[in-house]
Amino acid sequence: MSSIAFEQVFKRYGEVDAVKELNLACAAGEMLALLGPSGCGKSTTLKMAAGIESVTEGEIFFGDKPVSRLAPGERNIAMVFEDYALYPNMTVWENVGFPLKVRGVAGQPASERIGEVLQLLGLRQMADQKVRGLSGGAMQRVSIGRALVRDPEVILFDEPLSHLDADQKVQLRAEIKRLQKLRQVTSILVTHDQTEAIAMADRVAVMNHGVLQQVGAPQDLYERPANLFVANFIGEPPMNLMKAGWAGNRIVGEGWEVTLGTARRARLPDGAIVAGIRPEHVTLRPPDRAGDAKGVITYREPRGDADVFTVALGAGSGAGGTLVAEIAGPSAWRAGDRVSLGLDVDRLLVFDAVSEKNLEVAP
Ligand SMILES: Nc1ncnc2c1ncn2[C@@H]1O[C@H](COP(=O)(O)OP(=O)(O)OP(=O)(O)O)[C@@H](O)[C@H]1O
Repeated sequence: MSSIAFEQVFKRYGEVDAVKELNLACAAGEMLALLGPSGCGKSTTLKMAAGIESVTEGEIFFGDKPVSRLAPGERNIAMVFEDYALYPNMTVWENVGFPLKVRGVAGQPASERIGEVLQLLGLRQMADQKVRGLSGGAMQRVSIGRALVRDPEVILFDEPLSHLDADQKVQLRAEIKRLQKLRQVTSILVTHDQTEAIAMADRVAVMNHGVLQQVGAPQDLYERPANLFVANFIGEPPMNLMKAGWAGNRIVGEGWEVTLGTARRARLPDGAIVAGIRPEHVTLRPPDRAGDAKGVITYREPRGDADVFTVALGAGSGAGGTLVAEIAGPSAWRAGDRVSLGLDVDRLLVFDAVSEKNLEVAP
């Protein structure tokens, strides 16, 4: 299996910079997710790896080999598309075997290989069924089988689960991950769904406006987002992001403040900041207890295992902003309750208000 590397890659469509100065590597055997909102350049990046789109500038490597000028057929890749791209009138067996057929692999070697892949995907029983009429989940399994059948160097997944219902998504997510690990096939997954990226990928590359924002293990992105975009994009409910300033060792915002340890404060520059805190790192206490802020619950959203509260800061004076708190549920708090809020200062992130960078994450 080979690694994939994008080196100084640009893609322009006329005036539009779809991908800007991309430097990104996917290790051999790794699954890397490209995650970002619509229009961020993730599909264009995948298409350049596939050879469906040309590279405007820069180079893509599979292992040591530059591939930018190779046709898709010369790259030994397989693709799995969101709309499956199967032949509806052919059987499951014929669809999975199709890539072998076009390469002239026939007879027993082909049968053995197709049989093995069908077995791997739990498709043996359906081998003789026409693809038309299968469920979305089964169709996508067939297209994964078709991708695996000839042991490609790289599999590129383009939003593979977006047409499936919730149950099938969860099942197939686990299935793709199991097969990818079993086969150790280098894979890139394009998705706009963070749950999917986090569940399936070893590392996630977050893009916005054609620019790579951060790449790292899912936990890394969650705990140490490099900038405000990643902080806001990763996590549900989203991180609280609040404008603030310094007063000595204290960070002071609208209707809240926290005190940092001296050593940590000393490592941070002065200037306007944005503080970030995840809803699960905010606690609610009775209003007479000490806290980092006072407020009134304006909304309670029960989520089964947790309750999500929106709290207006400033105890109804209208002075503060709002904070979202996620409390293991079911909890006794209700809309209208006055509360004292605790912010876990060790989990609070500090971003530069101008550059929007996390001041404690190395660039
Ligand atoms: N063939 C094209 N011609 C002109 N502009 C294009 C073309 N393909 C993509 N773009 C533009 O390039 C930018 C990146 O598009 P891209 O499809 O890669 O984003 P994306 O993150 O995959 O979004 P989506 O999930 O909506 O497909 C967008 O501004 C898009 O409008």
